Amino acid sequence: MDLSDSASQVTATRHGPTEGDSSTPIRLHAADIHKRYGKNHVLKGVDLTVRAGEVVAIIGANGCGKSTLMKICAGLVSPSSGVVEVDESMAYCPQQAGLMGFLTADEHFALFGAGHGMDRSEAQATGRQLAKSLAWDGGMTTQARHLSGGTQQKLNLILAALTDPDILLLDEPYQGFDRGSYIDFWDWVLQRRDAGKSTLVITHMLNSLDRVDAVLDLGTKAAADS
Ligand SMILES: Nc1ncnc2c1ncn2[C@@H]1O[C@H](COP(=O)(O)OP(=O)(O)OP(=O)(O)O)[C@@H](O)[C@H]1O
Repeated sequence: MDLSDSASQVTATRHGPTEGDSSTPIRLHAADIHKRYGKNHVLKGVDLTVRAGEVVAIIGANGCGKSTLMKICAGLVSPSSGVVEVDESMAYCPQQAGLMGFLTADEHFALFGAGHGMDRSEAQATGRQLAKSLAWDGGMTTQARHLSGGTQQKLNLILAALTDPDILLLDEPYQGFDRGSYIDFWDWVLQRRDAGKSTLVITHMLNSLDRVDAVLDLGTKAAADS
């Protein structure tokens, strides 16, 4: 199923290098997703396909259901109806950083890496390498609570990316990033794409959309409420 099959609540456009290439393997597929919170029918028949090596953006007004859809894709929230299928490894970077204030970045890398079978030195080397690619060099032994807001967000992002997942779900991942870090972030996402990795990103930065392969516009909150 292609994004162009999406229901009326959403607008989907697909462009870029994978346009029309249905031979590219599908990494994530969500079909006819509905989500109701009581009387609030947030998602109404949303379809989403992310293929290998694609960057797909979810856009739309505050409250239209972007984070809800991403949490459903991540398996953290159950849809009222609909199906999500995921092929290959996936990681999720939440909008709010879930850091432990008294642990350093290195300790976060070791802890999260251990959860995925990485030894301490491998996890710390990988974390530090990712930090460099986001223009964060130094401060790896500073407690997270003493890092700046933008740097905490980088740590949040790096923890999701630590195991180099095939599909990365990013919920507004660059809040607090300075301009250079923002540019580095997109360069890093495009390097992932070149390596055949897929990224699904919620963004309000519409000037970034020329860099993505497909856009899923969930529209307005009014549409979700109707
Ligand atoms: N756990 C919940 N219980 C009840 N309602 C919820 C819950 N989570 C989200 N909602 C509601 O669902 C709607 C969509 O919320 P969601 O956070 O997905 O929107 P969003 O598009 O990501 O918004 P934003 O751009 O502000 O981050 C909102 O009306 C919100 O109040």
